[in-house]
Amino acid sequence: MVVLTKPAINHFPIVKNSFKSPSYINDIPVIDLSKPNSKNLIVNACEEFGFFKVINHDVPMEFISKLDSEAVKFFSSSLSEKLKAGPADPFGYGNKKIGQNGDIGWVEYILLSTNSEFNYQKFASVLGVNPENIRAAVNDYVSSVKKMSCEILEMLAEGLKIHPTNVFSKLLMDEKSDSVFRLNHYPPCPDIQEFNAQNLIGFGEHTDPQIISILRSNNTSGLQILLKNGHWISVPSDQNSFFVNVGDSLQVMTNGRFKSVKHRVLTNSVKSRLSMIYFGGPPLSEKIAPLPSLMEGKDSLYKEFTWFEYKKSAYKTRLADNRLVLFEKSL
Ligand SMILES: C=C1C[C@]23C[C@@]1(O)CC[C@H]2[C@@]12CC[C@H](O)[C@@](C)(C(=O)O1)[C@H]2[C@@H]3C(=O)O
Ligand SMILES: O=C(O)CCC(=O)C(=O)O
Ligand SMILES: [Fe+2]
Repeated sequence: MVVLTKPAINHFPIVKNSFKSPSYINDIPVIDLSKPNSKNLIVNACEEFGFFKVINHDVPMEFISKLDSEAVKFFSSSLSEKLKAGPADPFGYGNKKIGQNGDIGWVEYILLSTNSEFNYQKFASVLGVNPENIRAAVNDYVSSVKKMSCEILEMLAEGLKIHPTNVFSKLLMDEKSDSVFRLNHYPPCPDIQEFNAQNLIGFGEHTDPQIISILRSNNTSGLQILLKNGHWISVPSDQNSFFVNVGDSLQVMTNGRFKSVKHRVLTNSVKSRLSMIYFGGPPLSEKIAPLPSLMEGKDSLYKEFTWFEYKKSAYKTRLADNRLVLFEKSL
């Protein structure tokens, strides 16, 4: 008989010497979507941080709370029940194992494709009584967050003086858009102190491959972003706001003017963190290349590739790898 003991947290990655990193938490740009001058601030934030916080959005609170409670219900069910919705290959329920290439973190999650019904077959047995509840909650939330992402991308295009302003948003609106939705649950890890590992990794450092990622979490912090100066800063949690990441594809489409932001999540010893992320991606056949109007007479920094080619290559990499380097031109 196999006896399951306490998980061996000393097998998990930790962050060393993070006390040396200053936390310039007040520097994170905050974009008020109701203000007319936001488009220029968004451009600045994408250039400087590849990251910003969004307030005064119009995603209904009702959709957020409904998904929150469905997610809590799911993650509170027994491990044997949850495992029935796994493995994450890449879609499905995953526990501690992230991706297919050996990464681990103190996290459990559900990964879903936003345009495929097949997702839910895996979950039907677990969500048993009524899988429709979580399906409806995800659909309402994702539609609303996708709409906000498109508004942000159109403001961004305006700020960059690109016409038409739907150059980015049309890729998310396409019915073949290859977008992903993720619910992450980081259980508290009380044993952290015992192992003298104050900074256990929940989700290791990485960039997101898509165009844009829109993250919302409960009021437990843990998210950190890497600044241009090489310092990690903690992002204070705010359950009423959204956080936006520039992804690798947007870095390429702006010919490197925007940088996809490196980020990670550290585990809390007392509180659990719940996060929900929409990763807005283009259709698989879409060419990912710098927009001509952003070239300013310069050459593209990147080789030609489609989203399918990039994704195929990205899914062979480890979380912390620089996935774009394989697509950079040697100038
Ligand atoms: C280790 C990996 C997990 C990941 C696929 C990859 O091989 C490299 C990119 C990872 C990432 C990061 C952002 C998103 O969470 C994600 C769904 C994505 O599109 O790329 C994950 C992938 C995953 O968890 O499957
Ligand atoms: O859970 C979070 O807060 C961030 C997770 C993340 O970066 C990801 O899933 O790509
Ligand atoms: Fe991420």
